[in-house]
Order: sequence, then structure tokens, then C-alpha cells
Amino acid sequence: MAVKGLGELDQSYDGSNLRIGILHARWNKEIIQALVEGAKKRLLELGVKPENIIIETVPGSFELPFGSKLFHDKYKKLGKPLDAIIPIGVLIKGSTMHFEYICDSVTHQIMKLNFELNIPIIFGVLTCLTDEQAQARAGLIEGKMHNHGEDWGAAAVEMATKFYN
Ligand SMILES: O=Nc1c(NC[C@H](O)[C@H](O)[C@H](O)CO)[nH]c(=O)[nH]c1=O
Repeated sequence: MAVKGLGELDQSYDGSNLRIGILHARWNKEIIQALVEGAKKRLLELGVKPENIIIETVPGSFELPFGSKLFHDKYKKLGKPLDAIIPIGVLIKGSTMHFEYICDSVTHQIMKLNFELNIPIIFGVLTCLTDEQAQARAGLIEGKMHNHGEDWGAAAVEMATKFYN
């Protein structure tokens, strides 16, 4: 049997019964938009129904962890629980330590949320030193890198299905 490469998309995961939340920050809008489109594209390819892809926004990446908890709680209360959440943010290093502190705290808190909410919370935050690095990871520079949003969509479907059957 062929050994799958790391991160290779495994088409065997079926998202047709999933409800997925995408929560995106509003900083670096052009890059965010591309990442959100990439995640949506892959979710649809894996069978998630368009009406089951729910998109909300928060001001910035710092608000992604608490926003994800509020997002989860809102839809649980509505009786339409989310099966996974993809927080999406783009952090680009400036001239101060602000970047480092937000990256560190957001990363740790998103990891903790997986265990607190007991659903997959995918790490969809780009932590880049330059705008070009972020553009490349959103697939916005021809021939450079693929759109990482697609990986996040695939991870959400895999993690929300593979251990439940
Ligand atoms: O500063 N740079 C960035 C940023 N700052 C705002 C922060 O996330 C938060 O919204 C505010 O501090 C208010 O709490 N948010 C980002 O998503 N990317 C950045 O590159």
C-alpha cells in the first residue's frame, strides 16, 4: 500500500453530515479572504453542505480563542452544534513585541479549546515575519505555495469524523 505523504489529503473522510464554523479575524483582509475561500473550497469538496458552513468574524486574531468559544456556545444553544471550528487569522510581525505576545497566547489558547470544548478547533493562524510570507501561504503568489486554508478545511473534516465511527 502506498505510504501517504504527511498532510496528504485523504479523500475517504465524508463531511456530508458535518456543520463547520469558520471564524475569521478582519486584519489583513485580502489574505484572510483567500484563506477563507480555500477552507470553504476544501470543505465543499469533502461533502460539507454549503448551508452547513457557518462564517463569523472577530476584530483580530487575539479575539479568535474567546470568539471560538462564544461561537461554539451560540450554536450549541440553538440546537445546531458545530462539529469543528476553523479560526482563521493573519499575524504579521511589526516593529514591536506585540506580534510575539499575540502569537504565543492565541496558539496556546486555541490548543486548550480543543480539550475544553471537546470538538476539533483547527489552528488556522498564519504567524508571518513579512506580508509576502503571508501572501504565499494564502496561495496569492503564483507558483510559490498552496493555499493553507485548504489544509485547514481538510483537517476539520478529518478530525470531526475519523474517530467517531
Ligand atoms: O497587530 N497586529 C495584528 C492584530 N492586532 C489586533 C489584535 O488581534 C486585537 O484585535 C486587538 O489587540 C484588540 O484586542 N490582529 C491580527 O489579526 N493581525 C495582526 O497582524
